Amino acid sequence: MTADAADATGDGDLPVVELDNVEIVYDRHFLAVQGVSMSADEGDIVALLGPNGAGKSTILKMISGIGRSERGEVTRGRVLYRGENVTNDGANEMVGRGITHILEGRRVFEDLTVEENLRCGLYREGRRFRFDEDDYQIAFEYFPQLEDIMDLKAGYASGGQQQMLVIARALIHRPNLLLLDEPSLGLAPKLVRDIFETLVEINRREDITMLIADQNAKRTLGIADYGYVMENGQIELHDPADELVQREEIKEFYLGTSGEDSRYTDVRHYKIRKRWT
Ligand SMILES: Nc1ncnc2c1ncn2[C@@H]1O[C@H](COP(=O)(O)OP(=O)(O)OP(=O)(O)O)[C@@H](O)[C@H]1O
Repeated sequence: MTADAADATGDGDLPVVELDNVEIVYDRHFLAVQGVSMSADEGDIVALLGPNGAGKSTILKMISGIGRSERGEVTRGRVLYRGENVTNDGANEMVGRGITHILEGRRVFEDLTVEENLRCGLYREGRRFRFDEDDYQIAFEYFPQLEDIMDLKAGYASGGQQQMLVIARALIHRPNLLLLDEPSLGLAPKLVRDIFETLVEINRREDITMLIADQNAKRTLGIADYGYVMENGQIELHDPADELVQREEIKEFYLGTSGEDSRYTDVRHYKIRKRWT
């Protein structure tokens, strides 16, 4: 929905997604997330940062509804989508609302070609078997490289091409809200830079709100409007991204001093060392 359309429906000022004091439990007893309140406004890119196990993926999964199939449950608080209470709604309903989740680990269908993988993106509209080349145009517009490898089995594509493919496939859904889990994982710095620049372009031109969970704090805050930092299932810090990068604890612990692409885990070790020295 464009900003104008949102205004016309009267929900222009509501966040696209909002978590209100949310607690998430797996298997009825494992407390993964507690007391989390956060939101993403229309058209924003929001960064969700933190180390392994902090709870970033869990939050994305409960927003997209996928968490339910992993025996995750919001046991306290509420998840709102454009003001509507969608707490514990399933993945089908969330896809129907225009939420697309790009899971960690570049989940391509390895035995299908790049084209067949893209075609899966039409599923939302029930057009899995009826497609037309125009449907791919949005994919090629942002990732022209894909046009040259349409017949390649996705399993043989490089890590960068697979990441482009999963983002392109998500774009074919024409989402309102795109959830990205670790898009920089395992990619060379130059590729991460290119992909993040493309995400900004997509955000601006397609008016897609994005929530990006990543450990590459510098890159992610570099493109984000707002950032949240998680540890042990809770939000430790949050601020507009340009203010967050200036904060001492972020500079010291989350961005490190060893180079622009240092990841949280590198500085986490530093933080632990520092505690004991
Ligand atoms: N399906 C599941 N069942 C039970 N516990 C889970 C499940 N998924 C995650 N957890 C646990 O919930 C906690 C938060 O994990 P989560 O994957 O959300 O963290 P994360 O910040 O995304 O880290 P990573 O970057 O490693 O994915 C961890 O302790 C994890 O072991």
